[in-house]
Amino acid sequence: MKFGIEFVPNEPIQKLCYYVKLAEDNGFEFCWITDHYNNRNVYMTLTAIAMNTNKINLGPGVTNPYVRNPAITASAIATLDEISGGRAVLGIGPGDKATFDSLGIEWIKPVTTLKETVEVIRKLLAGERVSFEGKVVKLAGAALNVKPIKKNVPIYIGAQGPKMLETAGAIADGVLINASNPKDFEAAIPLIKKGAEAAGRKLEDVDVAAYACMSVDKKSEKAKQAAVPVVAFIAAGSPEVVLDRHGIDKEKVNKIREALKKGNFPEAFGLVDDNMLEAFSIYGTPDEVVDKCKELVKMGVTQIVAGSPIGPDKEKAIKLIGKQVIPA
Ligand SMILES: C[C@H](OP(=O)(O)OC[C@@H](O)[C@@H](O)[C@@H](O)Cn1c2nc(=O)[nH]c(=O)c-2cc2ccc(O)cc21)C(=O)N[C@@H](CCC(=O)N[C@@H](CCC(=O)O)C(=O)O)C(=O)O
Repeated sequence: MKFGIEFVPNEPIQKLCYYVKLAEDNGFEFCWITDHYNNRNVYMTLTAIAMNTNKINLGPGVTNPYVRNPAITASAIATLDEISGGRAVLGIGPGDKATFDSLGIEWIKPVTTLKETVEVIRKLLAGERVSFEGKVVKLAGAALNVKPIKKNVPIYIGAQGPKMLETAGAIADGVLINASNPKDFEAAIPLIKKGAEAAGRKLEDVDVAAYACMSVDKKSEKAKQAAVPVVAFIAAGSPEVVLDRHGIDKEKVNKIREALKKGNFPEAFGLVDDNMLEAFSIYGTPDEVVDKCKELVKMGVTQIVAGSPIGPDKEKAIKLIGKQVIPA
C-alpha cells in the first residue's frame, strides 16, 4: 500500500515545502498538488517542493486539459522531472465546471479531450514531433526541446464518472478518485477493470488511489470536527448518485448548498451529520484510520492519499500517519 498526500496551494509555499519534506521523512511516497486558477500556480509550487525534497514523487493532482495547451503541460512535466531528478508524475482530470464558467472556457467533450490530451502528452514526452488532428486536440509538428529524466512519466487520471473511470482504466497508469468510503470503490473499481480489459490491460496495471478527505488526531472528536468543513463542500458538490449510494439526506445537502452559496459557513457546517462524515471522510485516531484504510485496501485500493484537512494540526497529523498508520 502506497501513501500520498495532497495539498491545496492556498498557503505560503515555504509552509507547503515544510509539510511535504515532513511527509517525505514520514514515509509518504507521493505528493499531489491541486490545480485551480485562483490558488498559487501548481507548477511553481511543485518546483519549490522538488527543490526542497529528494525522494517523494510529485505532480499536479490534478490539472486539466483546458487551461493549458497539452504541449505546455508536457513541457512543464518534463521540466519538473528534470528539476526533481526523475520524480514527476502527471495527475490530470476533466477539470471542474465552476472553474471553466469563471474563465469563460467551454467544457466540451471532457472524455474525448482527456483521451486525446494524454495521447499527445505521451508522444511529446517521448521526444516525438507531434502532428495530431483529433476531435478536440490539434497539433502541427509540435516537439519539446526538454526531455524528462524518466522514460515514462506516470500519468494518473482524476475521475469519478463511469466513462471517465473506464477511460482511466484503458489509458492511465493510475486513477485518483475523490472518495473516502469503500462503497465508492465497490462502484468504481469494476469500471476501471472494464476499461483496462477492453484495452488489453489488467486492473493490476492501474494504481487505484483513494484521494480521501483525511483527518487524524490523538482525539477522535477533534479529528472529526476538523473534517466537517471539507465534508460540507464534498457533500454539496456530490451528484445524486453518490448521495443515494450513501443514503445521505438530500434535503440537508440542499440546505448546505444554499448556506455555502450565501457564505453562511456556520449554518452549512452545522448541517453536516455523521452519515456524511462516514461517507466523505476518513477521520479519527490513528487506530481508527488504520481500520478504515484496511477496508479500502480490501476493495482494491492501492494508494491512499491523505487529503485536506489531514488533521486539526497538519504537522502532528503527518507525524501520526507516518508513525502509526503507514507502517500498520
Ligand atoms: C466530466 C465528468 O467526469 P468526472 O470524472 O465525473 O469529473 C469529476 C471530477 O473528476 C473532475 O471535475 C476533476 O477534475 C475534479 N478534480 C480536480 N479538479 C480541478 O479542477 N482541480 C483539481 O485539483 C482537482 C483534483 C482532483 C483530484 C481527484 C479527483 O478525483 C478529482 C479532482 C463527467 O461528467 N463524466 C461523466 C460524463 C461523460 C462525458 O463527459 N460525456 C461526454 C461525451 C463523451 C466525450 O467526451 O466524448 C459529454 O458529456 O459530452 C462520466 O464519466 O460518465
